[in-house]
Amino acid sequence: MKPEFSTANHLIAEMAQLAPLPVLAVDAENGSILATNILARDTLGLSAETPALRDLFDNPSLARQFLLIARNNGFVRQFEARLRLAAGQRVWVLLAARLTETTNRSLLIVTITDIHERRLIEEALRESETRHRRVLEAANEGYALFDAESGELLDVNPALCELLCYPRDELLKLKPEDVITDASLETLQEARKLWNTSPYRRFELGLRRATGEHITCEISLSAVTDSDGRITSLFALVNDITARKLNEERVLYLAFYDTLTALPNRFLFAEHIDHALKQRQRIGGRLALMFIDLDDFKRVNDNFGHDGGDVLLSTVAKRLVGCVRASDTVSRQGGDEFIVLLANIHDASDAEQVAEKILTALSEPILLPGGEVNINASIGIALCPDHAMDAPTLRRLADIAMYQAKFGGKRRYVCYSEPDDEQDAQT
Ligand SMILES: Nc1nc2c(ncn2[C@@H]2O[C@H](COP(=O)(O)OP(=O)(O)OP(=O)(O)O)[C@@H](O)[C@H]2O)c(=O)[nH]1
Repeated sequence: MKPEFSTANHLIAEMAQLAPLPVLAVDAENGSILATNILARDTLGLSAETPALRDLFDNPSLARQFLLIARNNGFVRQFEARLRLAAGQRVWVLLAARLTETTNRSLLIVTITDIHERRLIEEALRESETRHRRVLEAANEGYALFDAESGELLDVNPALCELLCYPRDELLKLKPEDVITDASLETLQEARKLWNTSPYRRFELGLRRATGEHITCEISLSAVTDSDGRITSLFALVNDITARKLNEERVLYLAFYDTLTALPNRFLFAEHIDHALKQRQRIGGRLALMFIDLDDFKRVNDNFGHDGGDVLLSTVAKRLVGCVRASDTVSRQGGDEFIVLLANIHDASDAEQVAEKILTALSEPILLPGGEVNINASIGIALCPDHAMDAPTLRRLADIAMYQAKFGGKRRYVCYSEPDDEQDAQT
């Protein structure tokens, strides 16, 4: 051996002592540990009783594998294994090795990097991911993960597949637009504009099932950010609220509409007249309130039964609607009483013309299950601003006029006039 070579060898051996990693010299054939640096001795707790690499490995068969790879390739770049320290502690490490030949044997120079903390964090992350996945797999709530930039679906859970009636692979091929109803596309665009700045939000969307059926869902959107805080993807929790919405609509309908005739009831009518009065105050003009009470309706019930009476009331409702403009309101106040609000008229004669029209429309025979019947009505008219400015007074005065029509012989209208005035009754 040249003197320079042995000096260099000596220097390298010294450097290995100073290296910030544990370094071992191992017999490549049998794995016995021939030399170590100080750090290896200290951190691995090596002693004379740890003569071979396999004694360090938690799983000795992995030690054999490691030696085999090193011998065959001449090096090992990264080999993850768990080592058993003298203190009994088990740590995850990354081994690297290089084969070197000396005169009488093949040596492996092995370095060891401690990756225990990183491994534990990775394992904890993996476990937490598995836990979350299991929760999402078992959840009744639909879940979708999608790319923040392209909107492409990245992941869905079985509940969402079931909700939208798609197999998972097919659903993952669709864009959000493919399952969102046309009416809800605007809501999606609005949400999209905001999700880079304030992604957490809750909103309702109409979704289309594979069967074509439309459902209403509540979406809770949250952002997934990368290490720079950039929003990379979004996840949506999807709840089917179709039944709840239908119920709410039904409750709302029952609160404001008459179920027999589908006309606005007295509560909705009160809102309509308030609105019309406010509008009149702003833009001027005149409006008329017509109180309509059917004549001798009780007889219809008596002769054709309550069901027959109901059919008649529905028919009357349709005929009344047919006599006015879309901007007017026809409402059923209860029993055989209806109120018509003419939102914008020039003078009393406009209201009188509509009253005539109603009397003519109602006088057409009505076919009931038990036979044909003729019905008439008495109508009282009050005008704003001529007779009153507020809804209760207008209603009261139209009611008075309607009773005048009844007492005047029925099947007529009366336009309200002050008590002293001559009554304007028409037959
Ligand atoms: N079929 C049916 N009848 C109803 C309903 N609500 C009230 N009624 C009946 O409507 C009738 C109303 O009669 P009234 O307005 O008091 O009297 P009328 O026979 O019309 O006589 P005049 O008003 O004096 O012309 C009563 O017999 C009520 O029982 C309903 O929803 N359906």
